[in-house]
Amino acid sequence: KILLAHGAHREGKRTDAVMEKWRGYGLGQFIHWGLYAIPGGEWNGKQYNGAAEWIRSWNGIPNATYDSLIYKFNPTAFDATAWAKSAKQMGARYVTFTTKHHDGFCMWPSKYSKYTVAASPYKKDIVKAVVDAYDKEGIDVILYFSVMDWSHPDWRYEIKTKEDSVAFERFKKFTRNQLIELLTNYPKAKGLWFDGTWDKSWVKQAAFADDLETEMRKLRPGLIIGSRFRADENGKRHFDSNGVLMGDYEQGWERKIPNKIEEVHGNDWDCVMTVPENQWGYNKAWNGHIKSANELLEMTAKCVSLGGNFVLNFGPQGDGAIRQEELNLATKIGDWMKLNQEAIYNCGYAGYEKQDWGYFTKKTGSDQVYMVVFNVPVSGALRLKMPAKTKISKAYMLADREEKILPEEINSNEYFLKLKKKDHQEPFVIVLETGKNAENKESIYEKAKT
Ligand SMILES: COc1ccc([C@H]2[C@H](O)[C@H](O)[C@H](C)N2C)cc1
Repeated sequence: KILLAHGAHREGKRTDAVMEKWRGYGLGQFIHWGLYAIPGGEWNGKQYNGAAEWIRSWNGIPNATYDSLIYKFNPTAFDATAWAKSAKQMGARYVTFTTKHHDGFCMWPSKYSKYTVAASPYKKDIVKAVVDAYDKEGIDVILYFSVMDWSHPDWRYEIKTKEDSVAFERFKKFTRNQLIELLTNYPKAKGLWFDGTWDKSWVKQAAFADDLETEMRKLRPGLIIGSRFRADENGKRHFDSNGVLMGDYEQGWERKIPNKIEEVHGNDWDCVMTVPENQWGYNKAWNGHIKSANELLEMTAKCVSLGGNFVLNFGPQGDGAIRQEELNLATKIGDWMKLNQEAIYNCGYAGYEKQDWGYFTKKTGSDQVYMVVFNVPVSGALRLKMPAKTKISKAYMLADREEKILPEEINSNEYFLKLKKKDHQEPFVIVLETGKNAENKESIYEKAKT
């Protein structure tokens, strides 16, 4: 082990109640909303083919022109309660909301910046409205905060000169002030989701960021901060120089999902996912592949089956309304979750090998195992491989507990589950009540002699 002053301060999962709850969320919502929603990925009739929330970095719109969008920000259709109710019916149990993205525009009336909602025609505190509305729906709030701040005169990508260093010291004070302000203004927030922390300037601030993380955790006990906030003194991010995760959960799964349990290294994690291939802020033209509800449900089940959470991104329009395509997805996902949430909430890795029909999840603290089925074979019988010494005492459809399924043993620890209905149009869940096999039960199947 390398001796580190600013590496991970804890190894392994947090065991406190706040993190236990986080671990069981299963499904969350991300919301990217800010000035970038006004242009929506295009300007002067030209399309920006990057991510819409990055349009300020495009040479198709001068920075000053982008920054003057503040005078156009008056989202008359913004209704935080409507957003929260839509998230509730979808089955999201936490929401991550952009307080300040890379452009530096603050969705709260920060005392430390002129570039905030307070200086827009809208005037009101959007972060407060979101925190209060989601809290009222029983959905926990995580505040997204970009350290990188393109509109701040003291922001630097790297520190090259004395002047850079003096400016960046001011920037560090500004960043700390805003974070303490967020934690003080919105005490109901359960965590902070940091972004914009990959540039050399910030990566060099191991000691400052480490002290700031300690200060924030002291100010807000139980605060959840992921692996994206800070680097260790050797510039290592997410995992320190000893390969130990920094922060409370791994935040590297952005638009990607692990395929096997070894990839998550025994850590908590969540995957943040866009509906198009790579648009977080509102983009008028959703080009390329738009994920369907069933695709998103499969991603949710896959994340939970590997001990993580799935966080689906919404990009409200400049007027504050959520686009119909996203509302439709929320409704379809919610309809499925209402029937099958038992296999998602407070579930995790079952420890069984992955099989073709779909994903195993296991209720935390119990032997209850669920099969979240996406692929029914043409035979209509699911081939089920169980670990040795694990027997199935009961199997039934979650959506209709009366519909029992009798496993036909076809080999040692291998069964066919014959389904009554073969033409399922939706993913469905089979509940497996399992138990330990009687130790001395002789298997009736001859082990192959090879
Ligand atoms: C350079 O590649 C990036 C950089 C930042 C991002 C930002 C997106 O704007 C969005 O906020 C996402 C959560 N974040 C990682 C995405 C890809």
